[in-house]
Parts: sequence; C-alpha cells; structure tokens
Amino acid sequence: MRRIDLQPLEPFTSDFIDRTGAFNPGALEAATVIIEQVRQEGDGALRALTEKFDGVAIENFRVPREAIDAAMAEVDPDTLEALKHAAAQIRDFHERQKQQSWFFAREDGAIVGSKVTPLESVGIYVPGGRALYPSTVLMNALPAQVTGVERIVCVTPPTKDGTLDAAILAACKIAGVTEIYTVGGAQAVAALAYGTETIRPVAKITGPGNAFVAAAKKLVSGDVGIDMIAGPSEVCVVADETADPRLVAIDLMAQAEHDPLAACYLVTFSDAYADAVEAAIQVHLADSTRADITRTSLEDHGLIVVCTSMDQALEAVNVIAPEHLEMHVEGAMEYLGAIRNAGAIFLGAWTPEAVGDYVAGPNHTLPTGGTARYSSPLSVDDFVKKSSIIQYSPAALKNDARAVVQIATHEGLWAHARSVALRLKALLDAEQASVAGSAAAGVEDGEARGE
Ligand SMILES: NC(=O)c1ccc[n+]([C@@H]2O[C@H](COP(=O)([O-])OP(=O)(O)OC[C@H]3O[C@@H](n4cnc5c(N)ncnc54)[C@H](O)[C@@H]3O)[C@@H](O)[C@H]2O)c1
Ligand SMILES: N[C@H](CO)Cc1c[nH]c[nH+]1
Ligand SMILES: [Zn+2]
Repeated sequence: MRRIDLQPLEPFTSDFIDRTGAFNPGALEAATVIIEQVRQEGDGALRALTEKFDGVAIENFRVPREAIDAAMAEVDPDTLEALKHAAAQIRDFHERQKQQSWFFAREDGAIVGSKVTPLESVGIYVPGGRALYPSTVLMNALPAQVTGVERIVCVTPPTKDGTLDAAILAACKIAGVTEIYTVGGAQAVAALAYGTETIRPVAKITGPGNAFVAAAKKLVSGDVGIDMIAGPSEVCVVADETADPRLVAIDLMAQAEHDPLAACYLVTFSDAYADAVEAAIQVHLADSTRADITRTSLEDHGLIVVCTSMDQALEAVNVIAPEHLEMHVEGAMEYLGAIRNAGAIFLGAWTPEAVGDYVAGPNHTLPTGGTARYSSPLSVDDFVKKSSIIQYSPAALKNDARAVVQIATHEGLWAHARSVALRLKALLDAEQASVAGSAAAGVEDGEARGE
C-alpha cells in the first residue's frame, strides 16, 4: 500500500487521495455511450450489451413469478434462515426511521405542515459482477417496503448461465420486490431511467454498483431521482497500538475484495504498526479466495497514513470522508464528536465492518468517493417525498399581508403583491360592511325601543 508519513502539525489534504476508483473517467465515457444506446434501441440494446459485458444471451429479462416462488424452495435453508434473520433486523431499524406527516396550527389560525407521500415506483440496483449481493436486495427493498412504495423493481446482472442466484430471488420475495429483471450495469440504470419495451421507467433509482453503475446513475440523475453515488467500496481503519494488526488487516481486505477499484485506508501512529498490518495482509492473502482483486485494490488504491497525533488522524478521516470508518482505538466512542464525514462509523474492536454489511440493521448502501461530506446512508427518507401544506385564515392573511406586499414590491413582482393586497382589501371591506351593518342595526334597535 502507498504510505504517507505526516510530520507533526502537517495538514492532511485531499491531494493525498486518489479518487480515480470512485470517479473513473473511462467509466463515465462508457456509461454515456451505453445510456444513449439504450435510449435509442430499448430492449435490443439491453440484449446486445448483456451479451457483450456479461457474456450471456437473454431473451426475456422479466423473471417470472414461478421462478421466484421456486427459489424459496431451492435456496440453501441455512442461507434462507440467515437472510430472514438479517431482514428482521434491517426492517426493525428502518421502521424506526419512518416519518409521519405533521401539521401545526398557528395562533392566528394558519395551518402549516408537511405531508409525507411514498414514491410510486423505485428501481433498486443489485450488483452482481464480481460477487452475489442478496444482502443488497434487503438493504434497498426493505426501506422501500416499510415506506409503502407500491412498485419495487429490482435489476441485477445474470450469472454465467443466464439465470439469477436463488438467494437473490428469495431476498426479493422476503423484501416485497414486485418486478425483477435480469439485466445489470449502466444499461440497467438507463432502462430504469428512460424505460424500454419491457421495463417501465421508475421515479427513482437506488442501490450500489461498480464504477460503470455509479457513473450511469450520476448521468441520469435529474431525469430520474437517485439516492447517492454508491460506487466501489471504501474503508478507513483508524488503529492504535491496542488494535490487533491481524484484525485490522482482515477488515481492510474485507472491502478490498469487493472490487479492484475499492479504496482502503489505514490511519495509524507508527511505521512499525503499519508494517505489522502489511505483514498480516500477506499472511491472509495466502488463504484468500479473492487474492487477485484484493491485492490489486490494495496496491493501486490503498493508502496508509502515519500520523503524529489523534487530532491529525481525525483530520485525515474527515478529508477522506470514507464510506466506512472503523475506529479501532481505545475509547473509540470519545472521538465520535470530532468525526464529521463518514457514511457509517464502526466503534471498537468487536465491530467488524461486515456486521454492518449484513445484519446490524443500518443500511449498507453508503456514499463513496468523498460524497459522505454531503450524503447520508440510504434510508426510508429516500423512498418518500414531502409536500408542504399551507392553509391561511383571514386573521393570518391580515397578519402577514404587509410583509408579503413589502418583499414582493422589492422584488419587482407586481402580481405577487397584488394577489395579497386584493384579498386584504376584500377582508377589510367585509369588516367595514359588517361594522356599518352592526351600527345600523344598533340604531334600528334603539328606535324600536323608542330611545
Ligand atoms: N457503496 C456501497 O454502498 C456499495 C455496496 C455494495 C457494493 N458496492 C460496490 O458495488 C460494486 C459491485 O460491482 P460488481 O462489478 O461486482 O457488480 P455490478 O453489478 O456493479 O457491475 C457488473 C456490471 O458492470 C458492467 N460492466 C462490466 N465491465 C464493463 C465494461 N468494461 N464496460 C461497461 N460495463 C461493464 C456489466 O454490465 C456488468 O453486468 C463493487 O464496486 C462494490 O464495491 C458498493
Ligand atoms: N461492503 C459493501 C458496501 O460497500 C456492502 C456489502 C454487501 N455484501 C457485502 N458487503
Ligand atoms: Zn462488504
């Protein structure tokens, strides 16, 4: 791994970071061409691109209901049990995130509030190039289901024989996915955004993927909603002398093994400790079933930062803004306040990042490439939209009319001012008429009583 030894008080800047894995110029170019092809040729493009990139010919992208039901019987029972265990904890976590519509009545009778409405349709991208991701089905479909989204469409690349993994289909069934299509990559994102003969477009696309998928989501954003840029995985492990180098090494490798473009960072406090972690990586690599991907990721995109203080380490973390941050240090919780930028924060030696990938409950779809500076983990909020509600009473209009007219006039917006002024005049006229009416009635009453 590349290594930087910081001097005391030397600032860690973004110049130290290589973001080419996350924002890959080649992938952006390729995704642009693919999206255009799908827009022009629809299903024909999906077939051609699936053959080109996944090496299989698919006639019908839609997975029939019978195949989904059959998968429940076909999937290994222990895997099914584990998926159900994970689903229960993910569902529970996301249920707690749910927001209700709310209304507030002001003293002057105005009612203001926020109405929460589930999205009509979402497309969830489930990766499948270099690994299988039934966990990603759960992480994306369950919050959509909890929120009340009616149409939950899953797209995922085919396996080498042109089918889908039974565990993916089982996860779709558990999490209430309503349509499944065997198509992946930038072409699947384009199909969800613009539609084809087979796939109807959706309102929003969520879910992680490789550099091509992340680039495609970025390109279609605006024509369709997207959750975030959730590209090649990242982890930053802050480790002090109390951390076992073998555990730190395996936690770095757990993200490196996702993708040769994954980015892994070790932030530590001595060269000797960094050497121990690097040595442990070599030992683990001998056993790894994914040694090639892992090695490439660590060699090309790995970085070790040797710091002289915890303040400097935390500054580095905030500049890196990693997808996952592991605080493998004594008293990890104490530093939470100083951590500004990280998708998910794992505290202490007993919290390997992998528990967050599968079962802890919080979402594993997380911002990458430094976008944790402004993006949050996928949540139920991604599957709803909000409408503001405003209802004025006559008293509220009288209260606020002067301010509206004043600001609208300053902005040069005549009709804005007039729309309020006319109503105010109508109110005042009605009030005057009523005062005059009461006065006249008073006189009449008096006359009747002979006063
Ligand atoms: N940030 C997160 O929340 C998060 C979560 C899970 C996984 N991930 C990441 O998701 C990614 C999964 O990647 P994957 O590759 O295994 O699956 P994937 O489904 O994202 O990508 C596979 C698809 O990429 C397309 N593709 C491959 N080579 C191409 C090329 N040369 N040109 C154009 N398109 C091409 C193909 O269509 C293929 O179907 C990894 O980077 C992993 O780290 C991120
Ligand atoms: N670590 C991934 C997010 O970067 C999520 C995942 C799914 N399965 C295993 N890991
Ligand atoms: Zn992972």
